[in-house]
Amino acid sequence: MAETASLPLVSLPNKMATVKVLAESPGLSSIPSTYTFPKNESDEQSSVSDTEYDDNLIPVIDFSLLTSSSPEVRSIIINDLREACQKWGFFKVINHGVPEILMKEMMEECKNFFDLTEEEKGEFEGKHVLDPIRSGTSFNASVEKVFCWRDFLKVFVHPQFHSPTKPCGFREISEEYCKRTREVARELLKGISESLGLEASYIDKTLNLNSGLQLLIANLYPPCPQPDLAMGLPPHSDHGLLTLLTQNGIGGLQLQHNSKWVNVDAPPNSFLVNTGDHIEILSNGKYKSVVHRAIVNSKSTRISLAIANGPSLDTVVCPAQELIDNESQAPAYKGMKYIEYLELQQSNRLHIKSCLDRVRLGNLINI
Ligand SMILES: O=C(O)CCC(=O)C(=O)O
Ligand SMILES: [Fe+2]
Repeated sequence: MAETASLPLVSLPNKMATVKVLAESPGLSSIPSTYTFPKNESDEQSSVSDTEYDDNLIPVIDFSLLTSSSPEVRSIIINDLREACQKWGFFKVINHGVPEILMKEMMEECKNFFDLTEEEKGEFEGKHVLDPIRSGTSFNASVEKVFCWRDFLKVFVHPQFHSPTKPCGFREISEEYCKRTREVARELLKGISESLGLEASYIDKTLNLNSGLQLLIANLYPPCPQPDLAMGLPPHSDHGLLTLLTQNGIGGLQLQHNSKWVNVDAPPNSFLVNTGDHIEILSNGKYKSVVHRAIVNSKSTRISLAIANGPSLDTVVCPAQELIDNESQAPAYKGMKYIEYLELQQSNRLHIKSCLDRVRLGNLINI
């Protein structure tokens, strides 16, 4: 593990302290140099854009219209999805039908998890990136030179449901929450299939979503004394198809759009939805996965909850045949089993679209 000597260690030997422990150390007024992100890496030549102006332009999808029996209404909402995926790779979903109380309870359980003692969380440490329950800090501390100002819990919740045994309400609430968000994601993916000119069930069937991978990722970003130097999560795209994100009322998510960083606001009870690399691969690049990052602040603890929905792990995903003709639209990505892609992304440093670049045709790096 890289350079942990100057960081506080919890009572578990050789274990890197969580950011929560670090942030709570008395009198902390500056961050260890191992948390200082090089400016060029966090900025990527993008300036932060005017918040209100750009956030107002982010598409809002009224989910209730997606299930309308009127073909006219459906065609309007499919067009909205097409435009959102083409222009942004990101949209906000309202009227999705997941009960507000369930969303609140789920967020509360995430907070309760992070409030467990370090020893209790240590039980769920997880050694391998594909372990079904993994609690830890940064992204992948064993390969990183600079650590993220972030602690996390990652749980595989589908096709097999897993849950940490603590806190005591976590299992029941997360099982229901994941089931409901999976339904929303599958419905959105039907709309996205149609928006690509494919049958509504195309993605569902081709990528075997009955046994699709779903991951619950809870992120904790404690207050940081030097927020401009640190990074919650560096610029990256997500590996799956669609990620549904909520937060505890504290902002920090930024999207890269037209070479600018856009601060994202969340309407109450909405999901912030981003397209992942497997939408880009399947659509043969018609829809690009969106690059995003999480910044931190000096005042409030931020918790975000990302539910990542992907193909089934043993599916080889390649561009949809229907979107390829070998002359003008040659396949732009090579096929890869989703489990291999996931392992590749999670075992490396999180860095923009470096994983997707490995399957881009014409740009192949040996793997
Ligand atoms: O915390 C956020 O807003 C972003 C989280 C994220 O991008 C992720 O978990 O992949
Ligand atoms: Fe992400």
